[in-house]
This record gives sequence, C-alpha cells and structure tokens, in this order.
Amino acid sequence: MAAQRDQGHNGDQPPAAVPDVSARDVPAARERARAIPEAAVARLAVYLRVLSGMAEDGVGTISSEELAAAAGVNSAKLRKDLSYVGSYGTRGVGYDVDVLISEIERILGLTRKHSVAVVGIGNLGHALANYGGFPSRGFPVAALFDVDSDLIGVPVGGIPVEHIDDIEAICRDREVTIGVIATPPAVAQDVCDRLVSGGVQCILNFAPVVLGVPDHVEVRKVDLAVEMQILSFHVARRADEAQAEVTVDGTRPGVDEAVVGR
Ligand SMILES: NC(=O)c1ccc[n+]([C@@H]2O[C@H](COP(=O)([O-])OP(=O)(O)OC[C@H]3O[C@@H](n4cnc5c(N)ncnc54)[C@H](O)[C@@H]3O)[C@@H](O)[C@H]2O)c1
Repeated sequence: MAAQRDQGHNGDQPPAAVPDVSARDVPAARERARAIPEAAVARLAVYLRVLSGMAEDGVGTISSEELAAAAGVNSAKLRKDLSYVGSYGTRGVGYDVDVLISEIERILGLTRKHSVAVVGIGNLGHALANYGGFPSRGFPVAALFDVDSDLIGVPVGGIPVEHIDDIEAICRDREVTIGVIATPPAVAQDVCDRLVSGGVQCILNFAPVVLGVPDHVEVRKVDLAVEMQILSFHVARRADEAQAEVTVDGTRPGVDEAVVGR
C-alpha cells in the first residue's frame, strides 16, 4: 500500500533523500549525499545558482566569504555545507567556480537527465509551463496534461496540452522524471498514482493535500501560504524579542536614548 511520505518544504533536520549520484560516482560520495541535512541541500541549490551566474560572468575562483555574501548565508555555514560536498577550497585562493559547480551538480543528482510533466494547466499550470527558468536550470518541460477538452492540443509555452488519459504512456515515452501536480486537491492523488504508473519517481505537489506514494517515489509539497506563515512567525518573534528588551524602568534601549539625546 502507498505510504504517506515526508513532504516537508522548508528543510528541517532529517537527512534529505538526495537523488542518487551518477553511476560513475564512488560509494563514499553516495554515503556523503545521504547524510546531508535537508536544509543544507536547499542551500547547495542556492550556491549552485549563484555560482552559475558567476561562471557566466567569467569568474574563475571565489572565496568562501564572497560566495557566502552572494548567497545570503554566513561563511561558517557555507564552509560546513561545502564540506558535505567534499569541497574545502584552497587556502588563500578560494574555490574554483567550475569545479565547485560540477561537485554540487553531482551531489544534487543533476548529472542525470531530467524531464518534467506539468498536470493541471489552469492558472498555476500555465505560469509553470510558461516559465523559462526550468529548462535553463536542467529541467525541460516535456509534457502538459489536463482534463479540460478546451485545452487539449492547445500549446502552452510551446508544448501542446495532452489529455490526462494518455499520461502513463506519454510519461514513459518521453522519460518524464518529475511530475508537477497543479490540479484541484480532490484529483491530486489520482493524478499522482497515474504519474507513478508512468514511471515518474519525483513529484512536486502544489495541491493542498498529502499524497500517498510507494517507497521509491519522492514527494515535495509546495505551499506558499505556509511560507508566509513562517515569515509571519519570524516577524512576530522579532517583535516579541524587542518588547522583552524594554528595561525595567520602561526605557527602550536604542529608542528612548535617541529621543533623550535630541
Ligand atoms: N502551493 C501553493 O502555494 C499554491 C498556490 C496556488 C495554487 N495552488 C494549488 O494549485 C492547484 C491549481 O490551482 P489553480 O489556481 O491553477 O487552479 P485552476 O482551477 O485554475 O486549474 C486547475 C486545472 O486542473 C485541471 N484538472 C482538473 N482535474 C484534472 C485531472 N483529473 N487531471 C488533469 N487536470 C485536471 C483543470 O481542468 C484546470 O485546468 C490547486 O490545488 C491550488 O490549491 C497551490
């Protein structure tokens, strides 16, 4: 029976289920990849984006401080993250940008070819299908599916929408590796089951529902409202901390002194 899987979205403590590294990689590299915390995996993807931009600008080497600043993390955390990749840089020189890119790509499983199917070509599905950022980062969209007869055959982002009934055959034929679910929640499990029947092992789920999948399938759930709740939590916590800093005589450090000093 399908198991309910961890579908965390913001990366907490448990080790991430990183896709296997390519066949030529040694077992030690696989072990290393399995031990990387999920939050570090998310940061590695950010470093990769920053490094790719630098490589395009012709940057050859970069210090950990420069890369940390560009990625918005502190340099101690960056060095720790890069140690998971097995990359320690050269003292006084820093990291070779191209080497670091290929090391992170290998750990993230990006040396494998990926191909994406988007299911549910409504508001969200249209935006995702039209987004040019996926192909340029190694995730070309290969197929679109919907149930609405008005949409079937209509190209979105240059790819014609196919009927959901053909999803298994088309996913197998086009070797789809990642299925993106952007359907109403009531049909998301059925869509997920069909993707899995079509050989898809990675599911990115936007529908507000927990999906059951077999053990060999990975699911990530994206929920922007949860991200906003997390932002709200951090702002509220900061406000609480500022309130707690009010001194016993009622003055607020850094605020009332400034007023008194005027
Ligand atoms: N995670 C987030 O932050 C986030 C943000 C926006 C929307 N959503 C979710 O994404 C989903 C899509 O939202 P939307 O605004 O694009 O909805 P929408 O109604 O505009 O689009 C849904 C599409 O799914 C299609 N569909 C319905 N049943 C189908 C099936 N069995 N197989 C294939 N396609 C089917 C519909 O024909 C329609 O084109 C919803 O579940 C919504 O809650 C999530």
